[in-house]
Amino acid sequence: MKMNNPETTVYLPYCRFIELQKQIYDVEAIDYFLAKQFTELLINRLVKTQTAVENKTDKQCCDVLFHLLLALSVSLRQGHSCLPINKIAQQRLGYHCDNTGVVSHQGFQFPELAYLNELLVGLNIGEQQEQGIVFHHNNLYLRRYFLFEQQIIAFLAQHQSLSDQEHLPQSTDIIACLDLLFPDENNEPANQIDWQKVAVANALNKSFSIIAGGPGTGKTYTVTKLLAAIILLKTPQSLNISLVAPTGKAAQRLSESINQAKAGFSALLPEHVLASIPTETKTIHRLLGVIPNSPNFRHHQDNLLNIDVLLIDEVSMVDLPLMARIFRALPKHCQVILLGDAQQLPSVAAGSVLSDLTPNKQAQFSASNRQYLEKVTGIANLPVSKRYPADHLTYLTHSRRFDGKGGIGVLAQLVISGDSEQSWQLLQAAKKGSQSQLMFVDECNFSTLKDNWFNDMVEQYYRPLSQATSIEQAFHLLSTFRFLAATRQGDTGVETINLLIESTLFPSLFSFSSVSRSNTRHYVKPQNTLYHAKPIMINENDYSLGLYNGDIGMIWKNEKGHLMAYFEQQNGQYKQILPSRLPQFETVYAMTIHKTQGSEFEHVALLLPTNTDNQLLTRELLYTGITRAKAKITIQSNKAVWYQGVESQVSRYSGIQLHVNN
Ligand SMILES: Nc1ncnc2c1ncn2[C@@H]1O[C@H](COP(=O)(O)OP(=O)(O)OP(=O)(O)O)[C@@H](O)[C@H]1O
Repeated sequence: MKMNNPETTVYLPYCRFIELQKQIYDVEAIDYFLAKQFTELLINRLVKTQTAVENKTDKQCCDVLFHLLLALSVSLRQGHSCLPINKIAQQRLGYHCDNTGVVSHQGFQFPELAYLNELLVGLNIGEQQEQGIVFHHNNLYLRRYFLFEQQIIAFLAQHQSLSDQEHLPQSTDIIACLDLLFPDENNEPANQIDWQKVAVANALNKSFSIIAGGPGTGKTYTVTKLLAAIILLKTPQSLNISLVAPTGKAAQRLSESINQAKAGFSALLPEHVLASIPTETKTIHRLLGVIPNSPNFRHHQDNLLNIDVLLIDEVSMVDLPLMARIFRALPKHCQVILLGDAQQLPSVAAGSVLSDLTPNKQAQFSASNRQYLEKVTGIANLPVSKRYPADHLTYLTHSRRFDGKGGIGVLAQLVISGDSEQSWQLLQAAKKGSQSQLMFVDECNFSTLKDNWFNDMVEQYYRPLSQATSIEQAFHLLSTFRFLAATRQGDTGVETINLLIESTLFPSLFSFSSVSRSNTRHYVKPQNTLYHAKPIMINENDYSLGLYNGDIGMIWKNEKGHLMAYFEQQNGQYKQILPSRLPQFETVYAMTIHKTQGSEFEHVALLLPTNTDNQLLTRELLYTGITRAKAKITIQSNKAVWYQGVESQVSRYSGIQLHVNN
């Protein structure tokens, strides 16, 4: 395609979207329009400046640029915050062949790295330029994501420089405080480092710190001690502490865990200190102040939050834009503490902030920080790294929930370390019944639902819901068990599973009589059929009703016999809403693993897809699903799918990790 320019005639490399779809596999309209718009802009710029790539305003150069921007958009859709050009050089974008080896999409072949580099450098789209696209440190960015990353990097740099003696407590005070909070010699197994004590000591002399660890390693327990220490060392009356989490459910769990930890500290801490440890939690969105129908918040760089200490739990769920918006809104003196499990799935939207900020998979301190930590904790031989110290980071390693013998913890560790062989063998042992916490099913034939394990679980956990005598009891039952699926669609997707369960429990409400997973597509899907004790999940935010994406509710007959939607409040009360006023919602006997982040259940049944062509299936997804179970897990998978899942890994491109490591 040619375009007339006042000065010259420029080749524009794009065809119609429909033609592009035939050439590039899995391309979406948004990729096409983003690439088209920015290619036009950049080619015009190139023509005007005619700088370093004078000899490259030719067809190939324009083609490469268009496809680079296409690849950037695809990357953003996949959750990366940028596109490193060394990952795309000499690669073929959008090539695809079917199961029989027939090529359906030819894709686009990128040239070598030097060519891409020369082209992008020649465009002069560095960080200083006012362009929608930025090329920085060999990464191609959409400008807004570049700015989000820069804001986070600037925040970290500022807080690292604040971590000096002037704002922070004296070592002698810290020692006295740690002696009070950790009276035992060592509450860890013999000869092991008490990482909880190290974590508190480490956070006390930093204005930014991360306490990371797997499920049940005592992150909340430790941070409750840390809050007590901060209160002891600073003036509690004037201290404004905020406790937040990404979802309502996670915020509620944080509050419960802090309350539980506080209850156990009554012999340890004076009454006034205990009373000063806050337990009220809120969502990040509520802290920042949502403006309806706007991505912006009431609090930002020109309207800072009035807080002195900010604790954010479940940070793995926080995406790049939200993290940047939180940091922007904080006053300079605010002490920030992040808690999370860096091995869990990254956020649904772009970025992998927690894993970027935890580049070392175990604690590694600089020599000076180690000296400080050893002095105040009395613990010797803490790990040191000359090359890659990460002083802001402490890992908790000993899980109190999974003692290492029960099965869930062992399986989770094997999965996250990528050990497909051993983890599969553990599942085989579970099949023979040798594991108390694990149950394994490899057959996936649901054509007869009678007398199989799936049906047993529906009868055991979901039948009693409608027989519950109160809404409290119904919510309690619902929180005991959940089917988790990797996907929404497909034979084992949440849509199919929910439909199967509803039709098993309430056959008369549905327009089909027999149930099989293989032919559910023939059924008429009852759109939001309401009945007493139907569990639901909200799918979009409704600020006026105070309902948020992911909130779990229950359709329940009120005292007048009217069906209402009930939602648990943090104060233990229930909010009733007319179902007709609800935002988009769905049935939630089964939910995706993604949506369960921040929640836990006594028993989880994990249903994996039946075939291996699923890119979502990774070890992080499996680990996240497995660690949602507190006491028992049932897994259904075939061998090929299990191996593929455990051997695939989430990897997100970002410029933040580079900074942390440099
Ligand atoms: N040092 C300790 N001594 C005694 N009990 C502890 C200790 N550390 C943690 N626990 C207990 O272990 C359990 C798990 O702790 P906690 O909830 O703090 O872990 P967590 O890492 O925040 O878990 P998750 O985020 O996965 O829910 C709690 O019952 C807590 O009271």
